[in-house]
Amino acid sequence: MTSDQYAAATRSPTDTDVERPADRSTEPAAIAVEGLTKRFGSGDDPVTAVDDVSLRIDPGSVVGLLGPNGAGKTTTIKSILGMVLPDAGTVRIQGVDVAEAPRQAYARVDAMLEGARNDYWRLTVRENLRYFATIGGVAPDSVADRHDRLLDQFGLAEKADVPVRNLSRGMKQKVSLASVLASDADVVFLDEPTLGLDVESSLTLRRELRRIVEERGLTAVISSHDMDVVEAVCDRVVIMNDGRIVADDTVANLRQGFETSAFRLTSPDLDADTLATVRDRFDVTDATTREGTTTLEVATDSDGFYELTALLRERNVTLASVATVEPDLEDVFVELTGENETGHDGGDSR
Ligand SMILES: Nc1ncnc2c1ncn2[C@@H]1O[C@H](COP(=O)(O)OP(=O)(O)OP(=O)(O)O)[C@@H](O)[C@H]1O
Repeated sequence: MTSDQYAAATRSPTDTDVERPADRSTEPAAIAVEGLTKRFGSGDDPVTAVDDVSLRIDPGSVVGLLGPNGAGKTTTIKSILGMVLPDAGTVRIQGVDVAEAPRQAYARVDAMLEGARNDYWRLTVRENLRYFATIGGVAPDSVADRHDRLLDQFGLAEKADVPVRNLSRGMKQKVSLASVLASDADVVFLDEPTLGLDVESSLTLRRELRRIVEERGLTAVISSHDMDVVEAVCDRVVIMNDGRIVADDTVANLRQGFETSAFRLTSPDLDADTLATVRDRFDVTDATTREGTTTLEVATDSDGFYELTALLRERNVTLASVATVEPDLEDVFVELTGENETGHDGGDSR
């Protein structure tokens, strides 16, 4: 399915208010972007990093921003945050135009870009957390409990009095995350928050983020190449490619927009000759035999599936189980952007 077909088959990118609680319908959008465009360079080879992007994010929602390298995610986020000056378009945060009243617009916004933020390496972990609370306009003592809780959750309690420069990169990142999550911000941007995090910390991040969203109605935009995190925490996913939005919907709707086109069969007696015939006639995406059971994954439509089962019946192959393979977010992403999500090389932000 192409992105155009997808767009036709599902909702339009701006039609995002469905399923929102009624009491929120009159609130201004947490983030409203209209016609955002940003070009880099000039002359023969300008790059349109963001191409007429419009987006409305409701308060209390967690939105995943996905796209292959160079899709325009970071430029979109930096334009929303006022770190990049767009060539066209408007950005409003909680109803306030960032070009007209930047201080007011960004007063309740916090961000962690490129997997970390500029912690002060000579200060201890706790001093950093207190420092960022202060510059965020919060009395540090009033959020000390949050800091303790987050340090504990991220396994950093023992490091609270250690200078940040003596921590590993992953630990530094956890300090950055703790300081964003402990802030009183209404809107947070997390760019590659799980980059370099161990599995347990990644799970902690998911749990803490969902808890804060439920308790405080936080709005979060998460740019990530980590599909599992996006699937786990995001209500909605925006996929960008070549500076444009190619899909904007819930994970469930995105999956539904892509018909199942693969089947998984298991058999205790699939012989090599039949397997070779199946491989000749069908698109076998996986075939593994373990402890006498062969698992076969075949990409085909339902007609192809009936042909396949007829062939197996002819050859007296027993089928132990048959299941459809549901597309996951990764499949949707690959279909829309033509790219595989690989790891992000990221690099240290310093
Ligand atoms: N400061 C800059 N000067 C020139 N071109 C830039 C600049 N920043 C970004 N670009 C270009 O704009 C396009 C979008 O880049 P951007 O960093 O927004 O993509 P991205 O989706 O965040 O990618 P990644 O997943 O690799 O972080 C790319 O072609 C990039 O090379």
